Amino acid sequence: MSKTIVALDFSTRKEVYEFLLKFHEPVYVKIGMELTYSFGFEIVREVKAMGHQIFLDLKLHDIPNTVKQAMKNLAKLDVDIVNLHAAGGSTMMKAAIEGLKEGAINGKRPLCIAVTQLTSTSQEAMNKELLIPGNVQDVVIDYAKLAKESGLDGVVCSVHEAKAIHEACGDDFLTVTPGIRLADDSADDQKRVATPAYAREQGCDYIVVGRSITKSADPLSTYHQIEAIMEEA
Ligand SMILES: O=C(O)c1cc(=O)[nH]c(=O)n1[C@@H]1O[C@H](COP(=O)(O)O)[C@@H](O)[C@H]1O
Repeated sequence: MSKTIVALDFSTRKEVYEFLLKFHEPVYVKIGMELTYSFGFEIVREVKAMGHQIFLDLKLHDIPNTVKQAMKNLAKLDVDIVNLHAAGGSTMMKAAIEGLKEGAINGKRPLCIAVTQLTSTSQEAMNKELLIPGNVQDVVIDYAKLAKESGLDGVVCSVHEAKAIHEACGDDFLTVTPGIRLADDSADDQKRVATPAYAREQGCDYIVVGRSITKSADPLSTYHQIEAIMEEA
């Protein structure tokens, strides 16, 4: 099973299909706000019909009832993973799971994971702008515990917190880690970055990779290079 989720952050349908046609097997992809807000859920259905697994990344954060009803609708898309912001609190997260259960197709709901602190958030920004005191790792672990208590299946976090989250929440609690860069890549807007090799060492369940693959001169070979690193014993 693939441990690499490729972020399809493209602005046109043409780019999405040209990219996916390079692959000769189903891949795990992430469809986020950029594609959904351009093409609606049609793009989700189309990519699913091509046989790919889908993490639908819309990062819900609203009052519990709104999130519940929204999740009910997302479950009907029969995607594999959906997400929300843990900052919405435990009542919102519990409501999300209720909604997913109500909308589940054939009794199987999508996995639901909580964004703890975005990988583009630095320690300094968390303290000074978000006004959350303390160490970013401790805050992420506390959010992960809250997500687990609320019935979620895992979290989105940076590689640097994954090991401690597994220690606190158990190995079955998923750690999905963006902010992945190859050694020579620029960090761009990401702050808490790490290489695929370090992600494997830290026991991350999945890595989310966008630009390192999609902007590579040879995306297919970069994908296989990253997958090979993730599969190493
Ligand atoms: O939920 C996410 O997927 C996510 C959470 C987070 O904390 N950081 C983060 O980068 N992401 C997403 O992961 C992808 C990372 O893209 P690259 O920085 O290009 O590899 C983007 O689609 C982000 O929206």
